[in-house]
Amino acid sequence: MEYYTAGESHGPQLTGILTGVPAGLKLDVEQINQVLRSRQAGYGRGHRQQIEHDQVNIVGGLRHGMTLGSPLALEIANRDHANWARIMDPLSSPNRENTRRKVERPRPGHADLVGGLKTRHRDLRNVLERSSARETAMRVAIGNVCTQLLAALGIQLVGYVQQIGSIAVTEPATLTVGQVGRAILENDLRIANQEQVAPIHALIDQSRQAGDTLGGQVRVLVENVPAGLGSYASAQAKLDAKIAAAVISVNAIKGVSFGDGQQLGQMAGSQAMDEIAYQKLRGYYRLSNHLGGFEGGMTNGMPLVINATVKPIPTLYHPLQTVDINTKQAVRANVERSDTTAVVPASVIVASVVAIELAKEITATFESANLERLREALARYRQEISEA
Ligand SMILES: Cc1cc2nc3c(=O)[nH]c(=O)nc-3n(C[C@H](O)[C@H](O)[C@H](O)COP(=O)(O)O)c2cc1C
Ligand SMILES: C=C(O[C@@H]1CC(C(=O)O)=C[C@@H](OP(=O)(O)O)[C@H]1O)C(=O)O
Repeated sequence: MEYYTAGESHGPQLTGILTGVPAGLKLDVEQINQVLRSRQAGYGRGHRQQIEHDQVNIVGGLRHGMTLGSPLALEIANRDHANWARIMDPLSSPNRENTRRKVERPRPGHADLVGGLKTRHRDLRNVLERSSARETAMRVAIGNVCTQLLAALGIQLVGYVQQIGSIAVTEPATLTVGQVGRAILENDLRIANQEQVAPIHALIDQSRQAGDTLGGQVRVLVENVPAGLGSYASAQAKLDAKIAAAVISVNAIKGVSFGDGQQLGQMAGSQAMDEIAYQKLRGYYRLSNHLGGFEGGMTNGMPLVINATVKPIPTLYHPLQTVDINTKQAVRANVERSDTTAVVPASVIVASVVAIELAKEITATFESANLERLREALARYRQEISEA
């Protein structure tokens, strides 16, 4: 399985190609659109999300709603392109508006400055259009195809928010995918504790009014993952490492950890390991899940617990100091219309890239040209390791 995305934030559309999806998966396109809506929603988003109504258009690899086993081709329109057509036309020559609206005051925290140095672009819009998190809409669509494949194999996952700015959400030590799924339906913060909605809204409002921004923490839970995905045998085959790379590739993600994460560094070994038990019906399992479902680069059969740190949005309405790339004078950074926080959409995006990595690993591990055959192979494997 492999995927690519293309498209600029204010260009005509985003385009995605996903190869390696088994033949015979009945795709629920409305579910893809629902997850696209979840990525757009979330308290703290800016005006752009009122313009966009993300909906996927599948133009290859699907017939009568069923995957063919051929590459899936996906499109999502950028409705905002209509407002940027003169600036972002893929073919016509630059016009007066392009000259007037060149980006030459790189924003700290963005790809603007270094992207321009690397590519020799003197209008930094040529960098920021692609480095924008707009691209993650397509990754979420591709991620939901993978989520539907995982669901067909009995594997469920959810992404949610655990912290925004200074407010950590108080929640039970262990939550299931089902419990989180129900809780996050009830608020626009994707948090599992409804009592903290009002204070977090107030914090976001305060930050927006101050021209500032917020980061936070998100978590992805995955259930019913078979033990033994990934490998201990070589660095490149370790599945926790592949997932960490995918999570870090999401815009604004600055940290990734598993299970109890950074706290593990302060715990005694006797508190941090997950003791092994066996029951005939259940097979091997653990008495706790401090390590978040990974040992030695492999899944161990416990739920996966993946944590990610989201940095605050870099564009500030009270802009930071930068340098004009022409005059080299100290100036205030360019201000692009912006979100106040992206922690809520980040929880959807991180879950999507985790789904992609798991689907890739499963299709690479088992015979996967056809969904039914993949299902049988996985069921045989689950049976074998439960009795071994
Ligand atoms: C869903 C989402 C929305 C974002 N919205 C904005 C935004 O409105 N303004 C902004 O400056 N950065 C925004 N970002 C963050 C930037 O895309 C990101 O910080 C930048 O591309 C640099 O990449 P890096 O933070 O991964 O180094 C957003 C990120 C995500 C995940
Ligand atoms: C477009 C999206 O997010 C954008 C991500 C983004 C950035 O710099 O990453 C900057 C903003 O772009 P704009 O200036 O067009 O409002 C966000 O709105 C999206 O998530 O769909």
